[in-house]
Amino acid sequence: MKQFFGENYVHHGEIIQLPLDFVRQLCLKIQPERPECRCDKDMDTLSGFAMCLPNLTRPQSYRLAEHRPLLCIEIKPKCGFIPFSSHVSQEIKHKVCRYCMHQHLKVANGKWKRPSKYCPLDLFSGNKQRMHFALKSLLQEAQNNLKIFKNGELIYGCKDDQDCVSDWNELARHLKPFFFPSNGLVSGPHCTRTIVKELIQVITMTLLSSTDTCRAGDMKTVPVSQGRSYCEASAFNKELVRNGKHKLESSGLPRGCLLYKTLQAQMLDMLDIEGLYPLYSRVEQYLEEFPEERSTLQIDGPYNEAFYEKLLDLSTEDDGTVAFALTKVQQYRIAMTAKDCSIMIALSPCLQDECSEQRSVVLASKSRFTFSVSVLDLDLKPYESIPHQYKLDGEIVNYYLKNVQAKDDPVMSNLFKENEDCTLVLHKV
Ligand SMILES: O=P(O)(O)O[C@@H]1[C@@H](OP(=O)(O)O)[C@H](OP(=O)(O)O)[C@H](O)[C@H](OP(=O)(O)O)[C@H]1OP(=O)(O)O
Ligand SMILES: Nc1ncnc2c1ncn2[C@@H]1O[C@H](COP(=O)(O)OP(=O)(O)OP(=O)(O)O)[C@@H](O)[C@H]1O
Repeated sequence: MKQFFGENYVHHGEIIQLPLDFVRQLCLKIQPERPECRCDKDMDTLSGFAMCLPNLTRPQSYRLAEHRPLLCIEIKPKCGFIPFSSHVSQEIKHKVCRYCMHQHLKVANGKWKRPSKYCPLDLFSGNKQRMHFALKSLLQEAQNNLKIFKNGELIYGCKDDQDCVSDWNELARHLKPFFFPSNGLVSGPHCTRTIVKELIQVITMTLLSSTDTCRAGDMKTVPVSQGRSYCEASAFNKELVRNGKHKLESSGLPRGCLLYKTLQAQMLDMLDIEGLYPLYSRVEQYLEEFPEERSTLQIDGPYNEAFYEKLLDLSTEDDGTVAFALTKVQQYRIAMTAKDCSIMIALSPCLQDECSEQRSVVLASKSRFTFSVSVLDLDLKPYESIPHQYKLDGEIVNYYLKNVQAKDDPVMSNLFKENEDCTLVLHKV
């Protein structure tokens, strides 16, 4: 993933060996703490190996004194583009992004109590106003897309699905020493809003900062202009339309920033799951006939140079071969991973004379921070999850069409009310 996201943003960690008894005890200790929905996953307690990662709630790449106050914002931005593939069968997928559609299904399933106004297309737009709106929406309804840590401890966000902390006054109390270190007591809604605004401003600047280059930067990239640059369901977009403005600005992202790289990796999903699924089936069919080929095809790795080389072919012309199908499947797995990763923005206050040239520094109104931006949770999504993706995509879209779009459209709404198994009637015109 370093090839796509860049050396500085990715921390691959180290494989370390642990005593089996320690791992067993650890597993027992954390199990009751895990949210119920994640209990279907087990920790590997038998291999005796673990992955040791740096603590990404601390700024990386230079040493900080131990006592330094630390602030970290974790964002899981999700998919930042609307599918542009001609394989998409439902027009709605070209208008409303997957995150916004999925919100309705998640609320209906009880995963979250309320829908969020966050839309990934606003965050990935590179337009400051849209980014501010997206970040404010994340702060209003964090779900599993936003967490804030102070000195490594979670102070804002969801500990589990039921327990979401979203008290802005409490957040402002935590943040005040970072943003207004020598400025009286914080109180009142005005102060809270000022501090939250400062936070949003700093997050925006760090997200747009370019601190790395990567190999895939030389690769012919997917044009960011493909597809629509805004989502019709975004609350920001709806507000503009209400005010009679129809042109949504998308300033574009600086090429070196992590959001740009994340979006590029996400856009390796060029065919959409609808175009990809038949190719997955082609690979499956081949493997049924030649199961011994699984390792040669590098389905489960190794994810080495040869694997990376095969990912560089961005053509979408299907020549009917297994090789073509496999390349698209592997590119899709990279894209899926990039659609589900998290960005860690670590900040630590610094004084003016401490800010040497090697350090990345971001300025707030009354303070300055050294910072680093990293990406987390980059283990490649499994080949086996593709059928699940296909099924889920259908469920998300169908739920949206039936329960959200149909309600906005009175004709459709009555049709659904009258008959659950809807029949399409074609009239001569
Ligand atoms: O499919 P999605 O978009 O719901 O993403 C899943 C995430 O749900 P989210 O939408 O972010 O609330 C889901 O997040 P939660 O565990 O619900 O916080 C996982 O990250 C899941 O990945 P994996 O199967 O555990 O490797 C994610 O599944 P993948 O699609 O990445 O496999
Ligand atoms: N290196 C790190 N530094 C700081 N925090 C981390 C680090 N790695 C993980 N975390 C925290 O732990 C959370 C879960 O990590 P991650 O998403 O990698 O786990 P996972 O593999 O999805 O877990 P699961 O076992 O539930 O599948 C992250 O969202 C982040 O808040």
